[in-house]
Amino acid sequence: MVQVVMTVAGSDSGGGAGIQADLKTFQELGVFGTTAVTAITVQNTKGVREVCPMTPAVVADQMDAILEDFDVACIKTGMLFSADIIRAVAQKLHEFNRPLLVIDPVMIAKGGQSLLLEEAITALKTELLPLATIVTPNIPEAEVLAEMKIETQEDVEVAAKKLLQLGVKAVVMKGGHRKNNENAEDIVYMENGEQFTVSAKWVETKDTHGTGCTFSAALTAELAKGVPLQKAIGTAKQFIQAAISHGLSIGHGHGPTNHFAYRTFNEVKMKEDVINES
Ligand SMILES: Nc1ncnc2c1ncn2[C@@H]1O[C@H](COP(=O)(O)OP(=O)(O)O)[C@@H](O)[C@H]1O
Ligand SMILES: Cc1ncc(COP(=O)(O)OP(=O)(O)O)c(N)n1
Repeated sequence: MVQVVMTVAGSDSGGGAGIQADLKTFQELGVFGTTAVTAITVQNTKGVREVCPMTPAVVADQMDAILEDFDVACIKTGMLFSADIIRAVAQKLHEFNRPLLVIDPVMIAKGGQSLLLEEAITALKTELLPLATIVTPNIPEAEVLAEMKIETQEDVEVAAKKLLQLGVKAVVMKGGHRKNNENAEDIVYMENGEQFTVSAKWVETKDTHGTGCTFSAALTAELAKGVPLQKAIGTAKQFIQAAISHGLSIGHGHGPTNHFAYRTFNEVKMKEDVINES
């Protein structure tokens, strides 16, 4: 039976990030995607021009409609925009018995535009993160959530531990914003103290719009299928590596990652050295 997943996220009219990236990724990985739209963004590869948030009630109603009808195996959140939307989402998760939850703590678009109001950070930390199966911050997002600067490998670990203290079960510290990250290494910290890395080859490209959304959507799809966490993260890494290395040079800014590359170019899929235990 096909597994149903839901993304609670913003719409990217340019199709490279947000719910559009999530749905394409879900489709590629064989799960049925549903949505609760938190905001419409007027956006293309050159940046975000306008953000039009939904009311918290409409976000909650969309979640109700889906969760009442389907047995949703895993939910992911992306752009949530405001504290009121975050509270509405948290309340629905409690009402519907807290399914598996992947939180991509989206804050700022590549072009620098804010996708999360500053007033929403406390709600994200106190109301939503404690419900997470896994959270997937990039380095700037981890700096905000952990309230510290991240420069060294030790800083990455200290920040991850601070996030685990909020009640998150696992943290993927994504490495897309780290300097000299030739192995595109992401480090995973688990609540039981275990840690491991997933790595690939760094790709020199400007076409990276939607990398974070795509990675977390792939992880959501794999968790929904019942794949254990470590293997699910490995597959998400293979999916994003294929999508970046076959990125689409369309538009005039940062082109989108290629969601059908994982299926099409299976040499990447065959790579087995993605997970490194430590
Ligand atoms: N140029 C790149 N080459 C290879 N992997 C990359 C590249 N940029 C980002 N990644 C990978 O893409 C995923 C998303 O990371 P990141 O770009 O940090 O997220 P975000 O889009 O949230 O800023 C991570 O697995 C990261 O290691
Ligand atoms: C609607 C919407 N949601 C999220 C993002 C940010 O996506 P991300 O995957 O982090 O990609 P980049 O912003 O780095 O391209 C977005 N832009 N729009």
